Amino acid sequence: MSAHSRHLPAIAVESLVKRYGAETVVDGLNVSIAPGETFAFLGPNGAGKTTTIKMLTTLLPPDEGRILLNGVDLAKDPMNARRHFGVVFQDCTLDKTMTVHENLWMHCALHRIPRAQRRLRIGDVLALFDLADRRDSMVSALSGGLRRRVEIARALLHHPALIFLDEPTLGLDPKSRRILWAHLQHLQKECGTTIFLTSHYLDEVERFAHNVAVIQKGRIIMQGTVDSIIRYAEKTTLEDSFLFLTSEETQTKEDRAVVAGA
Ligand SMILES: Nc1ncnc2c1ncn2[C@@H]1O[C@H](COP(=O)(O)OP(=O)(O)OP(=O)(O)O)[C@@H](O)[C@H]1O
Repeated sequence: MSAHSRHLPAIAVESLVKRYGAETVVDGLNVSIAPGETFAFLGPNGAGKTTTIKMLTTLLPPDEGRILLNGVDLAKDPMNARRHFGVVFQDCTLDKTMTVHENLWMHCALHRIPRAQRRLRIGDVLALFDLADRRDSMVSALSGGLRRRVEIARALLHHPALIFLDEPTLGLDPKSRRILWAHLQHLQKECGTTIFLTSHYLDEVERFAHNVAVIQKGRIIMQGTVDSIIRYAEKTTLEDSFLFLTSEETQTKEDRAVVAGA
């Protein structure tokens, strides 16, 4: 990493807009995320989270605005930008008719990782997510929690500096959620990976995220550290703060975007 890139945000989003017909579903988003941060993007159903992640991962072109990943402009150089991130969507995209190892091998091939490096890289991600003993299991035989770990491990094979996780713990039982978070924390400690996630489980966001943005109807209504948001809302938990900030009453009283102090 060059001295220059150390100072760049991992993600910089400037005035991002997406419209579907007459409806503006992402409406002037500005976000800056530091390298190595866990950033949670929160909002009620339909607020625009998945649409934003799709734009950040080159799956959907924005109507306006700019996205820079590690300083690379997505619109100008999408191929280069794709090398910087991994992404895991809500629905499982592993091939259930293949083993864990076969899925990972196929991903290496798709990413043109040289054959000589594949064994090592697969071994590394399996170890990182404590999956070595599942190497030859069929994906169809794995629990939901294990599948999610395999999906995240797969997204890391090309060594991205940042990873997008759309509701990574959705549908997992409390123990599997705890284990997944332990692995994400381990990943961040070992590799300094930036994590951008969405989640409706605000207790775990409160515990693990460094910074949070709350989006409603396509606009960020609050961003800051977890503590600063709780303090601003004068509540005791992030969930209570979220419910307060996104309530109809608060929104009609405070028709403005707020940045909570750090
Ligand atoms: N392909 C599409 N065509 C038209 N409208 C769409 C399309 N995709 C999403 N929308 C609309 O855009 C808005 C934002 O949707 P999005 O899926 O980004 O929300 P979300 O915050 O991810 O919600 P959830 O928490 O339910 O996953 C919604 O009103 C949705 O109906």
